[in-house]
Amino acid sequence: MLTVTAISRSFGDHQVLHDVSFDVKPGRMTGFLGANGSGKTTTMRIVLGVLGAHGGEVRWRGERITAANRPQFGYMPEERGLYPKMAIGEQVGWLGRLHGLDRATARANTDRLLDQLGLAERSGDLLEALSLGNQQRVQIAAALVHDPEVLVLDEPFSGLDPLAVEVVLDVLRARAARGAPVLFSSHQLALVEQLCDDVVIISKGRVTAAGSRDELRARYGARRFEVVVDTDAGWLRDVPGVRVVDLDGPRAVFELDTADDQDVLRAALDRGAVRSFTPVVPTLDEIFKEAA
Ligand SMILES: Nc1ncnc2c1ncn2[C@@H]1O[C@H](COP(=O)(O)OP(=O)(O)OP(=O)(O)O)[C@@H](O)[C@H]1O
Repeated sequence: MLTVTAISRSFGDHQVLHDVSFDVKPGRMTGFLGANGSGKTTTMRIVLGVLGAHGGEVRWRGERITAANRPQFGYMPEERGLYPKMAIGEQVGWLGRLHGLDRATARANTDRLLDQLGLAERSGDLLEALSLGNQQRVQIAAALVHDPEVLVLDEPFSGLDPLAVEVVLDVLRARAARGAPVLFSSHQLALVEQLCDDVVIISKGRVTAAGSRDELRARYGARRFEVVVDTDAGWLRDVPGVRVVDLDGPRAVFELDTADDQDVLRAALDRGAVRSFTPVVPTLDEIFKEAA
């Protein structure tokens, strides 16, 4: 497990991270969500040891990460940094060699990855000759070529069309299935909703929600219901302990502040027929807005 505990960081007088703590579990895809400037890249750079923290620590398998025991990270930085004028196969293979792979392994890993990413035919092409989406796939290959133990990816899905998202996702999921913790940042909430196991939401340098996606949905959704009755549901506004979120004639969405859902249901039945009464599972987008 990769454990981030109470990290803080300032730039000059500006504190951009405040006691940031979360775990990235082996075999799980963890989505790191936050608005622009909330501190995602800074956190990822500290996790990787590219930037120092002013407080707190990062541990991998229980050991504090130092220069000596640093795990093999697969890093996809925000500023991409590959060579436009180098053939992609050569470039990915060379990065593998830089990470200590022998020539044959670097070659085999490169070929396998380019194949999985749908770029086998393009191996001899210069990076700059590829579309931006395909360049992004090369970035993924570059981050994975040395079979890293831990993946930390800054916006790996930005700029990819839905088909490319699936391709990249398959590759990342396969790494997670082999036991690697995968941490990736993203702005695309719907996408994260579909593909992550765990979620960490950061706002203004503070973690505001963290846990498994389903747990967060349940936590944020436990108190929200939709009711559909035959007549106007406006009476709900007068029920103590209920907060009406949305009212549209016979349909209402409400949250339970102190009231019990069964009491509200009974109150509805006392007024006539109830056509539906269901808990509302929030989307990640709603959780994000609430937690951010
Ligand atoms: N090297 C630096 N010097 C000064 N301020 C910095 C530096 N790096 C980051 N910051 C500031 O730290 C804050 C967090 O930035 P960071 O890049 O971590 O956010 P982010 O969540 O990754 O944003 P985005 O989604 O826009 O990439 C911002 O206010 C940013 O201006």
